[in-house]
Amino acid sequence: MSESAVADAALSYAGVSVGYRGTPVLTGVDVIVAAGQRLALVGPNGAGKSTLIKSMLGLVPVLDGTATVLGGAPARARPGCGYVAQTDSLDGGFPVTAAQVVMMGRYRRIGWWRPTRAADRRAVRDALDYVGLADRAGTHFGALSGGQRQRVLLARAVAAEPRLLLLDEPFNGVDAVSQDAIVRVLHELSAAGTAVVLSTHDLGLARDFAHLVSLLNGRQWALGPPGEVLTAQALRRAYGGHAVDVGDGRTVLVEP
Ligand SMILES: Nc1ncnc2c1ncn2[C@@H]1O[C@H](COP(=O)(O)OP(=O)(O)OP(=O)(O)O)[C@@H](O)[C@H]1O
Repeated sequence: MSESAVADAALSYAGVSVGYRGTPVLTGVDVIVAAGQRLALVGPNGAGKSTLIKSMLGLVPVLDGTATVLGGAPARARPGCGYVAQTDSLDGGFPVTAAQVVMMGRYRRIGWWRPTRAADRRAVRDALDYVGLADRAGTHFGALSGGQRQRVLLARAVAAEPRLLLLDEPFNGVDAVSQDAIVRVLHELSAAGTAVVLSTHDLGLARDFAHLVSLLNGRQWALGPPGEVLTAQALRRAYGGHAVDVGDGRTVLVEP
């Protein structure tokens, strides 16, 4: 890929290692995600998926290689990124409504000390509408179901109008209807130019969802279109002896 394509990419990693306290947990990550592309990160427990996503926000250091996010260093790209964490620190007992949670996504744009404007309130309404929860705007966040909360957190990320959306296992505890609703939103966002990076254990979902799949386990074992990466041979190498969710509610054990 040309230098200008790399500069224009939402995400460009070349020979990247990431880890904690100077010790890598994931090495050899090479990936370029263009605007509007959808990348799925797959691999067994402890493969390094969450760590890689956190590195894209500058929350975990890049120990080796070159990482460029939205044209600059990862930490500097944070205002242009939306992030839905695997376990959100937002306390369900904290007295906020769904709309107030989504408004949090706007504060990075407007500054938390400034009053919200009509455009912000409209963006919040639109984002809740987008995830099919317009009628729950005034509902206490803690009174929503797990799947509805997940959709509110997605709406919070959407309200920030990110150029790069990062989702760490967004379908945990989410029913099939909510999952379909989220997938539909992600397709619409990427069609409008947002780059999407998603980690998942569901290989069927990765196959159907992604333009590109990165197969991880301590290092990047493969990168490419789903049909090229999600092969029995590649999975056997990367997963050796682990249970693999192949989608459609089926889990298989990949022998070493
Ligand atoms: N804060 C931390 N400090 C030190 N090591 C960590 C920390 N967080 C994660 N690790 C280690 O990094 C490795 C990768 O963990 P990570 O959470 O990125 O994997 P994952 O692919 O997201 O796993 P899962 O599918 O179980 O969520 C694991 O060995 C884990 O123990």
